[in-house]
Amino acid sequence: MEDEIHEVQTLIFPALVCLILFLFWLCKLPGTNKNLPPSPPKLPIFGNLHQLAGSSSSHHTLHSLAQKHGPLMLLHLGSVPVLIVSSADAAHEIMRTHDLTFCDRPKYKAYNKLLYNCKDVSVSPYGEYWRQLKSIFVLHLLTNKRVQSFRYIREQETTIFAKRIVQESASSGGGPVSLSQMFSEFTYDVICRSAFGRKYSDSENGKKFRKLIMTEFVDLLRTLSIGDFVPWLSWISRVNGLDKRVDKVAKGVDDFLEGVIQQHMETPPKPMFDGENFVDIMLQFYNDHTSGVSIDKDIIKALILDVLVAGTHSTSIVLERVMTQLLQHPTVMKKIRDIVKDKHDITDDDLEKMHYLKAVIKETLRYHPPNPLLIPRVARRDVNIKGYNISTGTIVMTNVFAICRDPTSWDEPEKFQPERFLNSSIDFKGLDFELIPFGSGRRGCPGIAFSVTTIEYVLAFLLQKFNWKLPDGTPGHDMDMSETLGVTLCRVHPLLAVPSQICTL
Ligand code: HEM
Repeated sequence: MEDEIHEVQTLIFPALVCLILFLFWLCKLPGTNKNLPPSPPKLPIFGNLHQLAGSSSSHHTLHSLAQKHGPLMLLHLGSVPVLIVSSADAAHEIMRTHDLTFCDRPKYKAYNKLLYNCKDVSVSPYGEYWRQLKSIFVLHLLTNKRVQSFRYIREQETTIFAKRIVQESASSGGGPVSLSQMFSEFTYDVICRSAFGRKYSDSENGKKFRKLIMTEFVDLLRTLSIGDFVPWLSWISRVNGLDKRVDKVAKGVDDFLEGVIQQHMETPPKPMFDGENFVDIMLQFYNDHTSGVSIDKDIIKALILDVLVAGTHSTSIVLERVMTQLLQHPTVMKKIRDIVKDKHDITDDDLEKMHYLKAVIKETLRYHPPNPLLIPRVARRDVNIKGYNISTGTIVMTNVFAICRDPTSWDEPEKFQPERFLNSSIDFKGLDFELIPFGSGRRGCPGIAFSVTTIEYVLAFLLQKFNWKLPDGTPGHDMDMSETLGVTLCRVHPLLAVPSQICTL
């Protein structure tokens, strides 16, 4: 008997030592001994994918989760750690204090096909290539001086837009017009003329292309492919047809862009306003190998896509959202109309003084940020944020929607109140982290001046020339506000409104 006890003891002892060593080794495994941000429960293999994938309101889901787990919350999309940032203070840490650490973008498989191996500005990796491209982009298209030089285009296109409103309303016997559709066409035309020196909406091909970009292309950019997060399941995108859709859309886009470039190569560049247009300038870099900037055709195409996708879609969504708010708040609409009604021509100086219009636009960007999760970033190195260890490769999503509804930053955040901005210095240019619809820091949006100038002008014009109401006197609170999240957030049902012309165009 004693022998048996002794035998058991000799077995238990090494087993215990092994167990202790194993636990010790486990603690040493990367990630297990770290002070990580709080996380909600996750599923095996998929992690928290179900909380983000395919949902049109992931920003709402993430907002609720953050209320439980805090402004820095760690999710797992499959095996990839994703940090969700939900307060102004935490966003400041990421995009100001540690901007250099978080200035990369995630690389998703679909981007390689849709965005020419990430050769564009918005998703290319941080580094010399991105720096060079972004400065060319800004210098030749988006500086304040360039934006001012496009004034003539904004004015012409706004008048054409207003004439279309009159025609379409007349053809339906004074009925409603689809503002969503018209805003999208208007911004497409303004951007194409400013960047490419011509409109593409006049041809059937150009119309098809706009539709392809605004719907399918944008939709694919936001579709999470499971293989990006659980690599051994990447075959699913082949089976469910996602890969085929990406190939088809990428080909459709490339065919059109090849035509655009050919057209520019065959037609001698026409100087416009105070210089050539953006595509012609890109072609000069392409042809001139001594300039020190090496630009190939794919880069030009990728940049055109940045202009169209980043520029057109977001700008038209903001216009749609402002008009939605004005139709829901007729007293706010009247206040703007009282300001614009006596102006003869609306000049840049007039716009500069229209503080209430600016407040309405800011409040709309706060209330409905068009990119509620911004564009994701990636940590380039291990870093400690507010006591939490964040490892290299962690994706960062900033929930601007949650930040803009945070009661510690905003009084009555659920109310649409433009007046809150009248005596406030808070702006959306990336310095006030409670309002960052355009992001901030190195990867912040370079198109703020371009889009805001366009938005201000067209709104002032449309409110000067027309009275607007909802179809059949629908009260504002009955409007269908369902939204769908692409790269930006847009309405599921187009915005319809009835115009009545109040002065000549
Ligand atoms: C209301 C209109 C717009 C909104 C709400 C918007 C919003 C944004 C946001 C949230 C980002 C990501 C910022 C970050 O990561 O910190 C971004 C990036 C970008 N936007 Fe905009 N944008 C708008 C208009 C434009 C326009 C008109 C253009 C150009 C014609 C443009 C070009 C870009 C580019 C190229 C980037 C990528 C910058 C980089 O990664 O370095 N955007 N935009």
